[in-house]
Amino acid sequence: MMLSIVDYKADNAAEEFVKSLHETGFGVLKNHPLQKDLLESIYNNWAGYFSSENKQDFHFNVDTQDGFFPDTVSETAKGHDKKDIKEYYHYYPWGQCPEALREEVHNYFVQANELASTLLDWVEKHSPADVAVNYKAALSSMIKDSEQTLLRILHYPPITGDEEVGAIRAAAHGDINLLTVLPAANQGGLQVQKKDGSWFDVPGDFGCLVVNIGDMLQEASGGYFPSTIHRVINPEGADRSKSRISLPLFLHPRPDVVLSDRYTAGEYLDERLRELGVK
Ligand SMILES: O=C(O)CCC(=O)C(=O)O
Ligand SMILES: [Fe+2]
Repeated sequence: MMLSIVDYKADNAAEEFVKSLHETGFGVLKNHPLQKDLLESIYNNWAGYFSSENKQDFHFNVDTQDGFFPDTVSETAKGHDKKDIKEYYHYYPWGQCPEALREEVHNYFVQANELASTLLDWVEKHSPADVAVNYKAALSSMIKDSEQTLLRILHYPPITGDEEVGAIRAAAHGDINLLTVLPAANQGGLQVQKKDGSWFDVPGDFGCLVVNIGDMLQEASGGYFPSTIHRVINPEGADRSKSRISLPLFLHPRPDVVLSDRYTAGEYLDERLRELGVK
């Protein structure tokens, strides 16, 4: 398994990127158009949010899933029995958000959605004909005007030693959605599982962009694009005392979008959220 870093501006970027998605479920981009200083500012401002007491004022709505998910309710990955060591905020443009943070996070949301649309066009263009024929609509059209796409601002607190034995920052899981756009975080720890079950570190300095296939695109492509299992491991040494912030954008189709002969996007999402215990 190889995970090379693709230059977004290179002539063969689309081809190389889609090849990586097919072979590994992941693609890493450098020289992409998302603004580094905007990301840095979001990381700083949300670190402030997570360390403030009033974060509880934005407690998530169970029905609509927007807002703050404290560590007491944050996910237990499918097939695991220990909660992840994390708390997070789900930002949707229509959802609750601290007003002082809304503008910049929305700005990022729009930029990242535009980029995702381009990347889905790349995926479509470089899908083999026998795979593309099964797409029920153009891939980029599936996320257009979707109210389900969500930006997750994740905070993994410092490791104190009081954590449940065996718990890690994010247990092994696949993402539910179509595609995930994930800027390299302010700390390492993200790992991808190889076919033989072993793990390797996702490369990328701050400024690189990690993109991965979710279960919905695996479903829509009949498995040609694999939704690869990944996890976030706990830091060692001096890094244990540091928070990690990351910012995955989960591209979700509108609920009425037909993914395959088996599922619409809405049916698929409901089933998975119930399994996660958050719905
Ligand atoms: O924090 C990360 O780097 C990855 C997070 C992740 O995989 C997720 O929230 O689904
Ligand atoms: Fe994930």
